[in-house]
Amino acid sequence: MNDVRFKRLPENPDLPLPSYATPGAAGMDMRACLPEGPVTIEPGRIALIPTGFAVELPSATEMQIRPRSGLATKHGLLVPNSPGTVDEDYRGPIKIALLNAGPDAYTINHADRIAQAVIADVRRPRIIEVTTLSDTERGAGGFGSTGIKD
Ligand SMILES: O=c1ccn([C@H]2C[C@H](O)[C@@H](COP(=O)(O)OP(=O)(O)OP(=O)(O)O)O2)c(=O)[nH]1
Ligand SMILES: [Mg+2]
Repeated sequence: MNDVRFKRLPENPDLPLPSYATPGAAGMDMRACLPEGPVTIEPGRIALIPTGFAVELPSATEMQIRPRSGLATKHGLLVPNSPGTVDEDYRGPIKIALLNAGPDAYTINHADRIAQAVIADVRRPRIIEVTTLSDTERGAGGFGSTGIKD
């Protein structure tokens, strides 16, 4: 089963299926399902916006919810848990958390394309405890240990 199966929820009689804006798009755009009217997110606040769909993902995949670059750069509209993780066994309503990190209130209207969803492969390795790890050139260096210029 390779398909992504969307189930339309009762509060969503009208929204088109999430879709790829261009043939090569990595993410399908997800729309806000706000039949009761627009939602305004004040600066610094988070809103949980319904999409009006539940989903069944192919096995060993996840759906990553990511911000849209235009909304992020023009309005500071971020996905605070980005990339949001929709598990393959989740059957509830897909929701999108949006953080207004911009200086102005931002209003989301019904059917606005507010985020994008990328389907990604998931690995589930065995989880084991060990007492030693292999040596590497990096070792324990991290958090800027290799510098910035050259
Ligand atoms: O942006 C998101 C992120 C998550 N979910 C749904 C699907 C996902 O499978 C479930 C749980 O997400 P996650 O594991 O990130 O949240 P949690 O805080 O760990 O909750 P849980 O204890 O239910 O796993 O919530 C969404 O609808 N949108
Ligand atoms: Mg979880």
